[in-house]
Amino acid sequence: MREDEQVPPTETAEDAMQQLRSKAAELLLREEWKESVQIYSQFINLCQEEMIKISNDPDQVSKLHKSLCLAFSNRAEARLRLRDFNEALQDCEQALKIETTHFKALLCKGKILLSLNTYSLALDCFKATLLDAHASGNLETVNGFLEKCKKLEYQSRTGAFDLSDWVLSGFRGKYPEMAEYVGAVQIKKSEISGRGLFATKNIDAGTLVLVTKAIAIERGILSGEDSSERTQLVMWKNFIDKIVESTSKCQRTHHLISTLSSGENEDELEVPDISLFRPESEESDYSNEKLDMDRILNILDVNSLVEDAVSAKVLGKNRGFHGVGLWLLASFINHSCNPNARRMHVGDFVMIHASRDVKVGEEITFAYFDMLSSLEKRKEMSQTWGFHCNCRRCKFEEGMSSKQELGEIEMGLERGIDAGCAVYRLEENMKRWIIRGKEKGYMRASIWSAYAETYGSERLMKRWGRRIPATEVVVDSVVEAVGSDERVSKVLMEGLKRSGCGVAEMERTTKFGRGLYGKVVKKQALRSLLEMDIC
Ligand SMILES: C[S@@+](CC[C@H](N)C(=O)[O-])C[C@H]1O[C@@H](n2cnc3c(N)ncnc32)[C@H](O)[C@@H]1O
Repeated sequence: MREDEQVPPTETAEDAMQQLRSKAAELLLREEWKESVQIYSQFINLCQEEMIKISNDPDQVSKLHKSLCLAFSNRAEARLRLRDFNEALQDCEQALKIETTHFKALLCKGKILLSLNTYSLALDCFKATLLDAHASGNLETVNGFLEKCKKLEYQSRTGAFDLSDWVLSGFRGKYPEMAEYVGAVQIKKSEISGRGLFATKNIDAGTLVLVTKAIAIERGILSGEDSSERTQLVMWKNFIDKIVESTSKCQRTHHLISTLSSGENEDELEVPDISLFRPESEESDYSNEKLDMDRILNILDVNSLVEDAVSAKVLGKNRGFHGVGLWLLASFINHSCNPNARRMHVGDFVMIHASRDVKVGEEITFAYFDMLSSLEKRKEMSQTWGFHCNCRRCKFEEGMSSKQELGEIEMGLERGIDAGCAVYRLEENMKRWIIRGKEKGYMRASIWSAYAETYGSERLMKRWGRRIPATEVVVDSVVEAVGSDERVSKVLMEGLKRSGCGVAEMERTTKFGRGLYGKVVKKQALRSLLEMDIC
């Protein structure tokens, strides 16, 4: 039904209201949310007009109040399904003004608050539904929501997430329920560029830094070159539409998006308070500056992330899909080629954990692109992101780039020289140049594929094995320098399979796995994830 289409005139207002009410309820049942909102709006207007006319008849007024209350609750439910959270919340408030313990209105308000990640407010709301007589017939539903709220409130307060059962079931069933969480971090000016996220406490490898849900996400399957380019364009357009819709529907989203960098004068941007991004944030007074389309496009260019990037991990159903999304707080994390954090995607959530131990005051960084590649390749990739990488590793490798031998090794690898030979030459040169500690790890990470090929090949190991360092030595130094990575884990696990796994090796893999997958899985699930990596 079109918005301007009116219900045919009826003999009395009561008949007209009856017709509108039945029609709206039918549309609600059929899950035609938009249409249902329109008809409920007509009903509510008519009902309010009638109330003025019959204000001296208390029985009639009370009857109309009841209908009005139900209509507000039902319109709220439809608006909730359309993700018009603010309007849905207003409808609930209107209903609750008429009847303070109205079951449907409270239940719907609880669901909206849950969608807005305000877990404790949602919990209070679901508890209040128990005061209404209708609760007894809906106890299972209410208890389900109460349990969910308690779990999410706990997760969001403590950061104690456990995905073990889901991982061990082979990612079967629905995604695990997850809350948003902000760990021991704050936003500050960064030496890398603009603003960044910084640790406010020492953070162990594997500890969560933040968990946040995408504002919008678009996924598709990419196949054949031509169609994948077209698919990506269509996906990008759909993604933009979703973001525009979210900003128009929610003042908070609009405001938070406007705090993100659009790539210009980053060092002059204001530093927002992290509390704005906390799930239970009670801020409601948003002075929304206008976000024109150009600004939105620039913000998305600078801040959107691809789920299936080499530097990220996707768990569960969305594996195999190409996904692009915007995660607000994660957008303050700068890139580094020797990062100390990793991102893992679970459904629409991104979970970011420390991939190495992080000291208080240190900036949290993750890799936007493949850190196991040469300086030249990384320069190309950072250019496509529109910046020149200022990280410590790039600065060190830039200093080394005058070494002719390095250029020869890289050129040799491009021309297909023996990977073992390249590894041997780099190791020998590093001895000559007296390269130590993390810097050794940086250089090894730059030609990681040659190390992986050598350690993975019986033939190459026969030839070079005794002249190059043992697998564990190289793996440890690379992880120490640039953090854990699945490809490094693969080499480690394959090596252990060949040589056998004692207690010390088990400990090493667990520590390594924590950096890779975080503490959100227990030991057994962690091992299962590590084993999946070698398949
Ligand atoms: C997602 S934002 C990161 C947060 C941003 N610094 C801010 O103030 O909002 C990405 C932008 O940060 C800057 N950036 C991130 N990592 C960088 C790096 N390693 N070197 C130089 N600039 C970087 C670039 O301008 C990039 O376009």
